[in-house]
Amino acid sequence: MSISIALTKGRLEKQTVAMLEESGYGIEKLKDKGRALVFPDTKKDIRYFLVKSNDCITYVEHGVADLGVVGKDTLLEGGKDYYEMLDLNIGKCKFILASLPEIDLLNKVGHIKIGTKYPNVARAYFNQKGMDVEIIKIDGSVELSPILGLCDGIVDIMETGTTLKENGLVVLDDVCPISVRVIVNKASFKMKRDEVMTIIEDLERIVKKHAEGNQ
Ligand SMILES: Nc1ncnc2c1ncn2[C@@H]1O[C@H](COP(=O)(O)OP(=O)(O)OP(=O)(O)O)[C@@H](O)[C@H]1O
Ligand SMILES: O=P(O)(O)OC[C@H]1O[C@H](OP(=O)(O)OP(=O)(O)O)[C@H](O)[C@@H]1O
Repeated sequence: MSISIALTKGRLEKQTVAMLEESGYGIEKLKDKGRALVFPDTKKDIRYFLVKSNDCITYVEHGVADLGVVGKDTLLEGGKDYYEMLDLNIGKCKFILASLPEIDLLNKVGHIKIGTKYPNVARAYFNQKGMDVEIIKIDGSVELSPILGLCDGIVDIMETGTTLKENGLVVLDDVCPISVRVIVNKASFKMKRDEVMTIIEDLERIVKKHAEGNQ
């Protein structure tokens, strides 16, 4: 049975393609794709499509894609109607709470405002701390928001820490680690179990190989 896989385009694309290639998939067309968004596998009965991270979940939840490859950040913020099957251990970064060094945010009395691209993640973090905060949704350049006085702190992704440093912000707390996950449509897991499990196991082998290489 034919399988469809939704891949997150952008930052994660190159690493995901490299991982699939190492796992034995015929994905070379994706490396020289121009503006095309759908690709057949050259070795197996699989087609790939490139989508924005939030849409990856949508395609999998609706069964248009049997599998999806997407960051844990997007999964934590978005839907829940899929099986999360595998951590590819790539695209590694983390959610952090950060602010200007002069703001003692976690001990601040009174109204606290938090800027973030990830309101659900931020709300869950502060709920678990028992803190009532106002969440302000921002779509990008989140580090600007405390500098301009829009909010007291941010919940955002940190990878190298360069963006925080160059904008004079400091990390107050780690919220949680992030990496790329493989998700599977629930019906596909039943109806196409053998095909789905073959792909998961092929990828899992490479994840293990990389982990052993890093020891
Ligand atoms: N430094 C980083 N900043 C943001 N995301 C990162 C970083 N490193 C890895 N990631 C992962 O890459 C995924 C895709 O990020 P990317 O910036 O390509 O798309 P996006 O978040 O949809 O933003 P945009 O709207 O700019 O396309 C994120 O969901 C996250 O899992
Ligand atoms: O720790 P670093 O390595 O500096 O990476 C972290 C930065 O990268 C992401 O922004 P992105 O580049 O996606 O831009 P945008 O969200 O502001 O559009 C994230 O929101 C941080 O701003």
